[in-house]
Amino acid sequence: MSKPIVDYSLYLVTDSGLNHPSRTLLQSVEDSIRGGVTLVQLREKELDTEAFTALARQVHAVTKKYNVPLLINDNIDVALAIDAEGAHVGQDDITCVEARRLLGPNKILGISTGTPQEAQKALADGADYIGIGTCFMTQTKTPKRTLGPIGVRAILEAIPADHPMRTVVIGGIKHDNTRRTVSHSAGANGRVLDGIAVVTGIVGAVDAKVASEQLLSEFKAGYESASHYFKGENSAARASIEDVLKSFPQLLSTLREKSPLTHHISNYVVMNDTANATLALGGSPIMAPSADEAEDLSKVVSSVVLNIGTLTQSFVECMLAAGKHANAQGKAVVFDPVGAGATKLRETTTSNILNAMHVDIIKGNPGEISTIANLTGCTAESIAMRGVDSLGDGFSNPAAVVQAVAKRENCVVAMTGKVDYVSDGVRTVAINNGHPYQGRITGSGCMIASAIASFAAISPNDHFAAAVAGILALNLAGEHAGARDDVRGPGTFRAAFIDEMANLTPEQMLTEARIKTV
Ligand SMILES: Nc1ncnc2c1ncn2[C@@H]1O[C@H](COP(=O)(O)OP(=O)(O)OP(=O)(O)O)[C@@H](O)[C@H]1O
Ligand SMILES: Cc1ncsc1CCO
Repeated sequence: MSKPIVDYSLYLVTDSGLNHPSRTLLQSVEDSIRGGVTLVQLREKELDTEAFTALARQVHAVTKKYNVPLLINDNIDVALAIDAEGAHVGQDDITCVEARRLLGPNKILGISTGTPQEAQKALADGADYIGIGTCFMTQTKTPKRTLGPIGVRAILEAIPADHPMRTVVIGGIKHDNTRRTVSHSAGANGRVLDGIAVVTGIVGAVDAKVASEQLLSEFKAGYESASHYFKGENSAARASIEDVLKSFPQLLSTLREKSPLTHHISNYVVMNDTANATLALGGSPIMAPSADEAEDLSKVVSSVVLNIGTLTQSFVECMLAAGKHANAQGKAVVFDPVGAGATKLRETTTSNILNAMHVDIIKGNPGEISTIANLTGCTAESIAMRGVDSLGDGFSNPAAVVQAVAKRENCVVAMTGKVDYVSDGVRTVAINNGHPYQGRITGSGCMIASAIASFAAISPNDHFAAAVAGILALNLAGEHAGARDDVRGPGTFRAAFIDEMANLTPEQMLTEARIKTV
């Protein structure tokens, strides 16, 4: 018999230990197939060969009834004994080459991979697919590190786009992270995951059929979104930069009329200034650093700011919870990776945040954006940081960097400095407004993140417009404050800056903007 054609979309990996107590494993398998599972792997680490073979025969009877291929984990003898459609091996099991030799050319063979090197070896060793993981922390495995969508992406990019090798992601895949994992992990080579492999999310679910239906629909949505992105289809609906700039007076008026509420997880240094800046511009802040209220808040706020300025474990927990709930509620997430390159903890936290949620807008100085560029695999110069400040003159081609990171992360990137740059991967502008005193007080970048978040609430379908408007509004306030006679240094500037945010008129957003397309 020739090798079956496999649909990898929803791959169930069984585990008797995690099976929901209300039904047998066989029932879980059958329910899940009725819910859309396209491929099953029997993984039973605790059973001896005899018991494993007996169970495999029973499971095979079910999968055959629905024409769904069954793969056997690790034990090639069992796979051959029951004439399963194939097998899956781990890095520490029998080698891929040996497994292929034993199985012959017409069985499906998969191997677990956790690095680009392992993926490339799998290509040479005759595997049909790779299981990429561990993506997130799981109950079944406690890995030293998780890959997250960014790590999965690096592996997808190690496989030539036109190679027949198929790919699935495994490890902590649930209905609420599937869509983001699939769309976010898509490689720059155009490779999108062919499927998701799920254990607990199906066998441990109260209703395995419903869980499978949800997972399959989330996988399809993620796949669609990634594919559209590569075809450039998501650029079709973008307003022109000219139209965006023209919309600013109205955006500011609406912001003041609606006064959108923004959940801030900000740092100890700037907490008060960011709350006052939000109010002065016309928005409404709530500074709430406890993870326990993140879900409730996500239902009532219009946007969220995650600021890692003064990092503690409880801030991190709150940011992860707030981001996740904001994603679920469709509220904009603005990420301010303060001091991202300064320490290992800030770098790891930045990576964890980008992996754990979809960030809508990243706002940082050149040092912070360079750290993110390197974390996400964009080629960019490394910009040194001293503490929370970026050193030197920045990038030689800043517009190209913000554009590359925005494209890569499928979000808007705003990079501050003497000249500010904003890109959504397609539209990129340089903003030449602002006053040098903004660089001499602490938190002027953080206040910009707050302004962007208020505008994102007013402009939910165009976060590029929100980011440019937020930067422009505060830079104009900075110019007006810096020009005042009563401002004699950073201290008096700080108070005047807040005043001028409140005094800013919608018309000034049009007449005083020095913004050009780059
Ligand atoms: N020399 C300058 N001239 C004009 N505007 C400036 C100057 N320096 C900074 N700014 C403005 O200040 C804002 C904040 O930028 P900056 O890069 O200093 O933020 P940051 O380093 O993240 O700040 P913080 O960490 O203190 O919040 C930007 O909008 C920028 O336009
Ligand atoms: C100075 C400083 N240190 C941690 S956060 C912060 C304010 C800039 O965000």
